[in-house]
Amino acid sequence: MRSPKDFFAPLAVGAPAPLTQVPSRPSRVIHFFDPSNAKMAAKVPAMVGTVDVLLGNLEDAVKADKKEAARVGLVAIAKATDFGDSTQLWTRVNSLDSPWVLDDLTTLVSEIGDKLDVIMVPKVQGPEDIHYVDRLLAQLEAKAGLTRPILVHAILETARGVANVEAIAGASPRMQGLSLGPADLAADRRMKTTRVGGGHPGYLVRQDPPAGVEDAVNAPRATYQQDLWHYTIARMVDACAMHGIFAYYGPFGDIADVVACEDQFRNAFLLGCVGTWSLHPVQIEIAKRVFSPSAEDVAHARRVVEAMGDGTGAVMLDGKMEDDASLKQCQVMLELADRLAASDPALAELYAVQPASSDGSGGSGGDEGAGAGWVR
Ligand SMILES: CC(=O)SCCNC(=O)CCNC(=O)[C@H](O)C(C)(C)COP(=O)(O)OP(=O)(O)OC[C@H]1O[C@@H](n2cnc3c(N)ncnc32)[C@H](O)[C@@H]1OP(=O)(O)O
Ligand SMILES: CC(=O)C(=O)O
Ligand SMILES: [Mg+2]
Repeated sequence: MRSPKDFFAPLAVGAPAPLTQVPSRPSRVIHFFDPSNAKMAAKVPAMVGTVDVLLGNLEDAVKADKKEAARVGLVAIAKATDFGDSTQLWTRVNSLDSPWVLDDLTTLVSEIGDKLDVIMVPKVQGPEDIHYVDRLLAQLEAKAGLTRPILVHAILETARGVANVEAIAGASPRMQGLSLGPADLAADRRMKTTRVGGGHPGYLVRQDPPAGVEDAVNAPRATYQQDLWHYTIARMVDACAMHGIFAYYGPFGDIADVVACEDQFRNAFLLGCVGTWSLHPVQIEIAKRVFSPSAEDVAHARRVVEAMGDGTGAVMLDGKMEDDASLKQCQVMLELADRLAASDPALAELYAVQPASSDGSGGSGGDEGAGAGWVR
C-alpha cells in the first residue's frame, strides 16, 4: 500500500510532479477520429475550437492492419496542429493485453507527449492496470523531458472493472475520469443486446392489469422502456465524485437516431456526468447542448442564490421550498455555467455574464477552477 505522503511524489526520477487537482477544463464532447482514415484525419485541424476534446483513437474501430498507420497518423496530426486553448488532444491506446499498447505509449509520449493532455486506457480491470500505466508514463515522461504529467482516463467495460470502480478512480493522481464502455461491457456481462449504448425495447416495465376487465392480463397496457445503463453510470458518478475526477457517458452507436442519443446524453448529464463521446460530426452539437446548462436552469439557479441571501435557512420560491441543500445544487449549476462561459462566447452571451476584466478578455481559459474572472 502506498502512503498518502508518497501519492504526490513522481514515480520516476525526473518525471513531472503529479497534479493535486484535476484541471476542470470543458470536456462536454470528446470527439473520436481514426488517424489511419485519411479522409477523417484531414478534417481534424478544422475541428479545433469546435469540440472540447479531439481524441485520436488507436483501439477498437481501427482495423488490425491499420494500427501502426493510426499511431503514425496521430503523431503527424499532433505535430502539425495547433490545438489552441479551447481544444484538448487525447488518445485512446490499445488495451493493456494487446500487442500494440507498449509501442503506442512509448511512441506517443516520446513524440507528442507535450501535446497530449489525456490517455484513455480501455478495458481497465482494476487499480493494478492504472498502477502499471502510471509508472510507465512517469518513466517515459522523464525520458522525454516533459514538464507536465499526462493524465489517465479509464473506460469501464468489464464486469471486474465495474466491481472495482472506486479503486480505479482513486488509483493515481493521474486519474482524470471514467467513461462507460457499454458495448464491451454488455459482452463481458453476457447481456443479450447487440448495440453500442442506448436503450433496448425489451428492457421495460408494464403498467398493472386494469381492474374489472375480462382477461385483464392481455388488455392493452402502457409499457415504459428502462435505462440499461443507469446502475453503471450511477456507480461511476459516485466513484468519480468521491475521488475528485470526472464521469462521462461514452459512445452512442445509433448515429441516425439523434433524438434517442440526446435523451441518453441528458440522462447522463442529469446524473452527474460532465460530458460524452461523439463518434460522428452529427453528435457534436447534441453533446455540447446537452452538457451545457440551459439558460433557464442558470436563471433559476441565480434566483435561488439571490433569494437565499446568506445561504442558510429556508425560503419559498414559486411555491417550492429552497434551503441550503437546493442552494448547493444551484451553485453546482452556476459554477459549471461560469466555467463553460469562460471559454465559449456563445454561452457567455446565453447566460448573459460579463467578463470581469475591463479589456473584455476576462475568463479563466477554463483551467483554473470554476468561474475565475467572471461576474454575474
Ligand atoms: C464501442 C467503441 O469503441 S466506440 C469508439 C470507436 N468508434 C469510433 O471511433 C467510430 C468513429 N466514427 C466512424 O468511424 C464513422 O463516423 C462511422 C463509421 C460511424 C460513419 O462513417 P461514415 O459512413 O463515413 O459516415 P458519413 O458518411 O455520415 O460521414 C459524413 C462525413 O463525416 C465524416 N466523418 C464521419 N465520422 C467522422 C469523425 N468521427 N470525425 C470526423 N469526420 C467524420 C466522413 O468522413 C464524411 O466526410 P465527407 O462528407 O467529406 O465524405
Ligand atoms: C466505449 C467502448 O469501448 C465500448 O463500449 O466497448
Ligand atoms: Mg470497447
